[in-house]
Amino acid sequence: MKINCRKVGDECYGFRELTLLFDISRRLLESKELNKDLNPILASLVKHLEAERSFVTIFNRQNKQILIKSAYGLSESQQARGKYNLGEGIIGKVIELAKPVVIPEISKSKLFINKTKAELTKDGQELTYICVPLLLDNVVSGALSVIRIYNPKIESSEDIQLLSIVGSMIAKTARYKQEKLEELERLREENRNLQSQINETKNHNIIGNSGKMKDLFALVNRVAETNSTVLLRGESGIGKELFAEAIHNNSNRKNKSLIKVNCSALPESLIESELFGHEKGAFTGADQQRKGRFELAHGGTIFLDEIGDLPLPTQVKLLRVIQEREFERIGGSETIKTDVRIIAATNRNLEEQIEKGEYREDLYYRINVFPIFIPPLRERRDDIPTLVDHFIDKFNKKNNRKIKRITTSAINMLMVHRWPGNVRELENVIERACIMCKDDVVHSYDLPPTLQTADSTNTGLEGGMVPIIEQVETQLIRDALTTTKGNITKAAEVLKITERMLGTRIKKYEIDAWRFKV
Ligand SMILES: Nc1ncnc2c1ncn2[C@@H]1O[C@H](COP(=O)(O)OP(=O)(O)OP(=O)(O)O)[C@@H](O)[C@H]1O
Repeated sequence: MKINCRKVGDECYGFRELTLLFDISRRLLESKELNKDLNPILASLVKHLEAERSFVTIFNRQNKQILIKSAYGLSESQQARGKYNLGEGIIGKVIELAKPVVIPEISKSKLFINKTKAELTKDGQELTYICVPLLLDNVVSGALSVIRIYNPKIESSEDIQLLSIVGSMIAKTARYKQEKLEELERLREENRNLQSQINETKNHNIIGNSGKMKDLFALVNRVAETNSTVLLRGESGIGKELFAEAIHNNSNRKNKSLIKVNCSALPESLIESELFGHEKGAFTGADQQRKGRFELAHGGTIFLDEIGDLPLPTQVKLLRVIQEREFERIGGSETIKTDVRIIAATNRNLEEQIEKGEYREDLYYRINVFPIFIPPLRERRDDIPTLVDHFIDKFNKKNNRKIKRITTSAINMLMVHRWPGNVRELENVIERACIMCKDDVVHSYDLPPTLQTADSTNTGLEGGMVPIIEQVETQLIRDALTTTKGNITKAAEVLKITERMLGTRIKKYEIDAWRFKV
């Protein structure tokens, strides 16, 4: 390639500068950490200009201080001394006036205050100081300085021009990096906020990703921030207690107590004393004053589980607490005020109980302010696999095991079961399976016999025993092939049958063993 150029001595003026600028712009573009990457840039600038040293100073607008950010040819202590105020010395002036300055012979200049305490001459030769502002959109962010041996033949305007270009390139990269950093910080902050919002709404241990559960989580979040009485309804074992905890933990009462009372577990004679407390001598055996659960829950939440089981006389007293937020201890005359949020739960049909005269209608309306119906597990089977993983995890931790997964056939059995005991029953089934499981996989045969019945698996006996055995055999072979990734020899070992026997069955049940190779 032929280059037309103005000759300066043996060299073509402009070509070397272009090469330098190209090199600097490449380094700046590739720079990941400008602080570190400035040093080689300054080094190549020093080399190109046959200079002694070069450094970049940055102006901090908040404290109006100018500091050396990066340097080539200055020791660490010299760099550390390089601190300037706006208008102080040459650097302070360049930054203040946004104009370049050249001092041909620094040892003779009064302006050059030599804060770094570097040499003012080199081997008896005078040094020239060139300082240009780092300028972008008329804003000065710092200065670029170069110190070279004085040469009266060199036009300072050419140095200034070159350094100004380098300076604006550095300023542009610094601004870009700063903007990216600020953007990153903004995104981080946003992420932190979103994360804390997620954590806030996830402040519970309820597992479930079915649409029904997601709707319930939204309801929980809504009602949690209020003081409204909540009535949790649904069959036994569906996690009503977990929901009560979630509401409390997401409310502004979370730092106060959540007091739980199981109304059905207490004998009728004790329930009132349990709820409202008693004075000393209130009844035989009351040899001390005792605070009731409502008093203990002051400022927090009371969870009245099985509220449908409350005897009628207690229902009247409870009605008063709900209405007035006040009560008296048994045997006492002092009225105690309580600031408590009530969450009640029941698996009973309260409406039917009202019809039968077993439940007070006025109390029903008082507790039925915000009812939440939790559907039974059989109506949200999508949650089963996640719940199973959660419980395997739980029992792995509890029993110090390392069970990794559950086979498809076992999951299939869990998916078709009716789950009359809901999640509590599933939890128990998985706990048992984890105990039965001999390796790191839960198999269908680890599940309890109740799940293997025709009823639960929907496998009636219409076709007789043989098709059921064949179905089970097929599933066991599939499981073994999944575990061994389609390796028939290993699968036979797992099943404790010969390879020939396995081969015959694979053929009989038309199982494509190659499909299991991954
Ligand atoms: N969605 C769920 N995620 C995780 N664990 C759950 C879930 N639902 C229920 N459980 C677990 O199932 C068991 C029973 O739950 P819980 O005691 O809350 O049910 P309940 O509806 O209050 O039952 P009951 O009406 O018999 O008091 C608990 O061990 C609970 O941790």
